[in-house]
Order: sequence, then structure tokens, then C-alpha cells
Amino acid sequence: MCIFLSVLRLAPAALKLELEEKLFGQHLATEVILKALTGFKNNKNPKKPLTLSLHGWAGTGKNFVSQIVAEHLHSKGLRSNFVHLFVSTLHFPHEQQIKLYQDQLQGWIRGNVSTCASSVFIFDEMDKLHPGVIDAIKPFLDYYEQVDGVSYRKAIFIFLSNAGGDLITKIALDFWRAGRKREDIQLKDLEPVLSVGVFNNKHSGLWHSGLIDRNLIDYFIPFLPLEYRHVKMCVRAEMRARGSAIDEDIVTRVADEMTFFPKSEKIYSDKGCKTVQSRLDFH
Ligand SMILES: Nc1ncnc2c1ncn2[C@@H]1O[C@H](COP(=O)(O)OP(=O)(O)OP(=O)(O)O)[C@@H](O)[C@H]1O
Repeated sequence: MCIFLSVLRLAPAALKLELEEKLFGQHLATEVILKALTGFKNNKNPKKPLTLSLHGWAGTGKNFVSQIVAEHLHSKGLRSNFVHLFVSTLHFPHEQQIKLYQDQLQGWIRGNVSTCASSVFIFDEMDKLHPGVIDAIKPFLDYYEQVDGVSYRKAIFIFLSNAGGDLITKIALDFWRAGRKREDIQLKDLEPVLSVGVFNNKHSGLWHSGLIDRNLIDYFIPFLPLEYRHVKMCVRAEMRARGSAIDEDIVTRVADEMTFFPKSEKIYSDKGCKTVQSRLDFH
């Protein structure tokens, strides 16, 4: 039932349209997510589950995109029984209980994939996850036909992390300082730096987990830091979502209240679009 639904549901053109309309300033993430999901969906016989690792500064759209993707795979999105969100600090808070978390996670994933092969698992705050927890799911992400009678090959795993955000920002800033357009940043400028940077980062959640050196992550997806103009776009989107008329004075006031870095140039919003909604309440 859920496989049938998910195959029917992923309409690449609709996903493309929604990402292009709603996700601001993330040309690379849009491109890679579309490519990854379309390729996976068109493959009748995937050799492993799809694993996406989303990286970037706070408030740049990682959770937002995961939500959109989830809705395109299972109609109820995050509320679907086939979409599961884990938040490190909420679900795996205590370092002493790693063994317990590993057992629970394995049982949970096994149970859910047995019920629905195309289950979606989202792990938020990977950079706050104790190294080792993710080891528990490594066998599920590998190229096995089955693990204990269950095939994981149609499942999708999405990891969200701030790890690598500094490397992405550095490259974006280099482009900006060289007078080059943000849209000219290509995946090849970022992907290698990112996979090595994340691999060597003790706090990435993937550190020494074997997921990277065994090539179990299919796509590293960079989220660029958001600029003033993107923050303004977020304010307008939020106004539209609230059914309000767009008031450019308020848009500017909200954007002006955000703080931008680096200190010298003040180009990127340090919270991305994250606090836009709450700030708008005051206007
Ligand atoms: N690139 C973007 N385009 C449109 N809206 C965005 C974008 N980035 C963030 N937003 C808005 O800001 C809110 C917060 O962003 P989101 O939770 O996706 O950030 P995040 O990258 O997951 O941050 P964190 O790393 O802190 O968890 C979103 O719900 C969305 O409304």
C-alpha cells in the first residue's frame, strides 16, 4: 500500500516547481535533491537505500526541504506513519545510553521498513548525535539484498547537520569577494570539501561511522548561507502564508533586525530565515 502510494506520489515536475517557488537561494540543494529523488524513483531495483546528507548553516532550509520532500513521497508528510523524524537532543540525549539507543533504533527501523519498504527516516541535529549511535543503522544502509529477511533498498534516509556549514560559508564568501555570482557556485566546488570536512569533524555525527569511507552516503547536499535579499523573500513568503498583504516597509524592518556576518561585510544572516516568523509577530 505505501510503496504503491509513494511511487505514484513522487511527481518530479511538481517537486521541482515547489522547490523553485519556495526554497530561496539554494540552487545547489534544489538541483541535487531533484536529481537524487528522480533517479531513485525511476530505478525499479535500487541496490541500496537512498541516503542524503544535508549540510549548512542554521536556518538555511534543511528541515524545510525535508518536510517538502516527505510530503512529495507520502501525502501526509511528517504526519505520515511512513515518515519518521529523529532529533538527536530529544531522542538520543544521554551518552551513557548509546547501546540502548542503538537497539531501539534498529528495532524501530526494522519494524517500520517491514511494514513499509519506502519508509523515510530523517535524522535532525546529526552534529549533536553521539558518535556510535548511527553505527547501529549502518547495515541497513549498505548494499545488502536483505538483512534478517528485510530489504531496506527502497527506504530513504535523510541526515541534517550544521557540520560543514563553515566550509560552505567560506567558499560562498570567496565567490562573493571575487565578485562572482552565488549561482555560479557548482557542486564540484563544494562536494569534495564537504565530504572530507565532515569525515574529519568529530562532531558531524558521521565521524568514523564508516558511512562515508564505505560510500554509503549517496549525496552530500550543501545549503548556502542566506543573504539579506533571501531573508526578505522569507518575510514575504511568511506574510503570504498568513494571508496578509505584502508590506515592503515591514519586510525591510524585519530583515534589518536580523544580524549578518562576517563583521566586516555583513553578508550572511547568522540565523538564516529561522527567526523570521517570530519577528514578524511584532510588526
Ligand atoms: N532557503 C530557504 N527558503 C525559504 N524558506 C526558508 C529557507 N531557509 C529557511 N527558511 C524558513 O525558515 C524556517 C527555518 O528553517 P529550517 O528549519 O529549515 O532551517 P535549518 O536549516 O533546518 O536550520 P537548523 O540547522 O538550525 O536546524 C523554515 O521553516 C522556513 O520557513
